[in-house]
Amino acid sequence: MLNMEYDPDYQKICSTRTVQSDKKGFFNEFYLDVRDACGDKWLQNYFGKLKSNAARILSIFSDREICDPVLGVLEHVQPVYKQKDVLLSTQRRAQADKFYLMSSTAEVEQDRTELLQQALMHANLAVMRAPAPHLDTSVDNGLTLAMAYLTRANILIGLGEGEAALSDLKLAANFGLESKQNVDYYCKMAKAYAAMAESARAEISLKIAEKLAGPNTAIIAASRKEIAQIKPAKREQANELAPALAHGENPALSGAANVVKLVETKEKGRFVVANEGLKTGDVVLCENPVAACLLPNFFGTNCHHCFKRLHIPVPCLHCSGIAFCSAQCMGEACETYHRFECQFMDLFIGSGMSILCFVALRVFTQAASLEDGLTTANLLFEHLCSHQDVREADDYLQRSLMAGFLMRILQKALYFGRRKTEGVNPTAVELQVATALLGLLQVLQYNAHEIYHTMVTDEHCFDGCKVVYVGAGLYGTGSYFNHECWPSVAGYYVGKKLVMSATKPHRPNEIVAVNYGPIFTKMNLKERQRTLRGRYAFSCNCLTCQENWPLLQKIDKQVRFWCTSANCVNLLKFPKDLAKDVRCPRCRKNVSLKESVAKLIKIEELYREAAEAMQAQKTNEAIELFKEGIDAFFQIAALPHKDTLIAQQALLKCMANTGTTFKK
Ligand SMILES: C[S@@+](CC[C@H](N)C(=O)[O-])C[C@H]1O[C@@H](n2cnc3c(N)ncnc32)[C@H](O)[C@@H]1O
Repeated sequence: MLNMEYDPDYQKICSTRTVQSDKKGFFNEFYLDVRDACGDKWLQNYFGKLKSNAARILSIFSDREICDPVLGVLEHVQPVYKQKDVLLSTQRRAQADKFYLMSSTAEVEQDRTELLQQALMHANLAVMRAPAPHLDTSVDNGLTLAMAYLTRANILIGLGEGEAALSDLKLAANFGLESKQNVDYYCKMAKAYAAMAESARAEISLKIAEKLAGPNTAIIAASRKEIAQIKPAKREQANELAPALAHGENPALSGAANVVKLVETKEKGRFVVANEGLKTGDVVLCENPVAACLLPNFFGTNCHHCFKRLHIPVPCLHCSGIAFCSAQCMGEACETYHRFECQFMDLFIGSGMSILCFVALRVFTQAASLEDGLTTANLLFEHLCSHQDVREADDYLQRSLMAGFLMRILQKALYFGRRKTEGVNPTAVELQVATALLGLLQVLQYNAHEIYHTMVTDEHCFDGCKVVYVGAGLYGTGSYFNHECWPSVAGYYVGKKLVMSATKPHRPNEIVAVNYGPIFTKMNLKERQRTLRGRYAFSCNCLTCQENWPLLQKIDKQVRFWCTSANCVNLLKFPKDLAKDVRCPRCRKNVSLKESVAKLIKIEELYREAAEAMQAQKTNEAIELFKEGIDAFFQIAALPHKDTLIAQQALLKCMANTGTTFKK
């Protein structure tokens, strides 16, 4: 039995971090005040002994030892968000126009592009800060947003970004710009199409403009001249496509491939294992999140909805704190979850609540109805692990208060419809939602995934690339993967879709394991055990831990080969003298390892070729070579083997490179 490395203080710190920050935000103060008010005795002897989430939620809202400070603080929950600013928008638009004009007189192409980029920066801000149409008719007749989009469309045409320009032109029309009789509008459409290299469409738009212009032919002639000079920008195509599952989807395990199945043991709970024929590189999971949220640090750089890097931001109509990559993402978010979250975005950040709390809230805000939200949340609590056995009274109090706070935000966002009173006192259905939120907060602690993308440099897609955490999500089937200190799959993301691909061949019923963070190549056994116990409430008993593999830098070149006699599964040390046979202590046969050594030399050669393909940025070629080498290695030998471990790590890098990448 491995040492459990139980450290209750560390466990408490880990647990708290999944709810809130103790350094930033007002939530910590709220929790400490309530804790002071209710006292340790009540907390341990009464609240800590409550048996259900419903009882805990009812308690914080109605028990006299606690309800006053709770209601007193929650009463003050108010919208806090980055509002629109019409004057700032018009100022930025004027700046954008100025730089755009300057660009038209620049003689050097590079200067022109730089000026247009400056213009674009101002136009982006003009778009972000412009209020919804007709909110403030004292400026631009209430059409500030439409005009900001129009200005930006012009700049984008100048930059050869036809598709983005066309989208902005459509948005300008959607938000009130008169377009039907507008010669200038159709001329701009023609230019946008020209920038997309769609000459037939450009010509149609020009013909409409010509008709509308009548005798005023000068404007058409000028547009034709301009169109002749437009150079469509070469946009790098994002090639990130979700890959196909190996042998199709498992009907019993949504999002998972047919090469895996779910099993359960008393010690390890449910976990995913291999069916027959799971090879290196097989895609075992490709799953959309149940709910996922972007980290606030990326609100200005990534799409709030699909998480992809922003190129030309499209804002929400009501707040300026977040942005979308397209009108479509904006529509999908603003018609669902964002309409409830919009006015509270800065409150979330200011509270210091963790991203997991945000994900819990999203389960409700994105649901088609309150009932759907409740059903999803309750099912998740029922089905996913939440370690109620290790929770302390304190932890329950903190999570119950957070659930109350989130429910209060939903109240204020009119999620439950218009209320008769301004007071906090929850109705029966509001109590149910707070209870379900408390369940989600417990489940998320052990099941949420960090979502990461790969940042690459301008020069090379591997050299200097970096993993960047952009958000967190909860995945239904992804939650069933257990941890091992050396994983057998690589996880990466396409947008917010979780993909897992095997980094080794698996025998039938062999665990398909992910790594929760503590990895043996960098962290010793004791540290790993402490972290896993503290953060995930279990003691790891994987082979890496049982055999106490050394850190990567300390692994020597030696490798253990499988005994080559039929049906014997025993590992033999690297022979001292290759000319001599080795006696296998298990099957008691004398076997020669000469062929295995020869194969290993070929495998090392494959790894070298794969590394060269990576250097040449031929990702798919590198993946194929690594797959062949790793599959061959596991037929003759077992880990730890330094070069194979490095090859598996490199394979992960290659696979992540087929997911979402971005340049700084
Ligand atoms: C994301 S869940 C994985 C699915 C989980 N086994 C279940 O039945 O729901 C994480 C939890 O699984 C358990 N777990 C994960 N890896 C484990 C392992 N190697 N050995 C024992 N338990 C493990 C721990 O209880 C951990 O908190």
